[in-house]
Amino acid sequence: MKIQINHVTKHFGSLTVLSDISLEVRQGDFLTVTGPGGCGKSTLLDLITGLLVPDGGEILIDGSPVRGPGLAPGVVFQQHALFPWRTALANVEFGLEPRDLRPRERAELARHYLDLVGMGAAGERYPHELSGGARRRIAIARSLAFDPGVLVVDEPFATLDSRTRQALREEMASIWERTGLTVVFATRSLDEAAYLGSRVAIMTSSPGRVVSVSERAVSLA
Ligand SMILES: Nc1ncnc2c1ncn2[C@@H]1O[C@H](COP(=O)(O)OP(=O)(O)OP(=O)(O)O)[C@@H](O)[C@H]1O
Repeated sequence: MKIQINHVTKHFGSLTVLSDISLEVRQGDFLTVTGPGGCGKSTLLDLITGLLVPDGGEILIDGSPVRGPGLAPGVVFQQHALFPWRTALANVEFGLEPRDLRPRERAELARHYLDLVGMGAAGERYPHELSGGARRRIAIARSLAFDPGVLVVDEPFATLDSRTRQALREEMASIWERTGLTVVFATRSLDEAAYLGSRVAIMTSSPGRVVSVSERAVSLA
């Protein structure tokens, strides 16, 4: 799935939050968007997912304009909170519910996604029995189960301790390498953006603009 952001502008009242943003996300990109707090990263992500509507310009997904408000088809917004009353496996199965699968197929596929994030042994556990890092992995597995054309992730690791954060960064990089998923990932941390991104978009604030987009020269492998 490919996204074209063409001259997008967004205002909140008299505040211009995003000014003339143009950016492309190509199939298989891991695009990280970084910049200081308040520069408009979350707003940009909300425009891509269709949760907000731009005041100027347009966003095309595979050539079709995003017509918010409402999640654009194929776009999955990474949600971190698990359903506390469901086991890890049943949380991942939630992502498979839109598909017409038999219960057994659904459970098998959910196990596959749990394996993919290294949580194959935790299927019968409930969220309160798991660490913060384990819960994040299961939430990622649930997003992958939706089979996203683009996975949109907003500042996912900010509240975690540094060891867990590094482990999840490595996990995220490895999932991307193994699946070829298209990802748009916002983070305030330039280090995180540079570590994860196959392309890194750097923003400045007041108003939010993209000042540079760079490609990573060397692959993670
Ligand atoms: N619904 C809203 N109404 C009014 N102003 C808003 C709204 N949402 C965001 N803003 C303002 O828009 C600007 C950009 O916010 P946004 O959350 O997109 O930035 P950000 O780069 O994601 O910040 P952070 O890194 O702190 O999450 C900020 O000044 C914020 O206060």
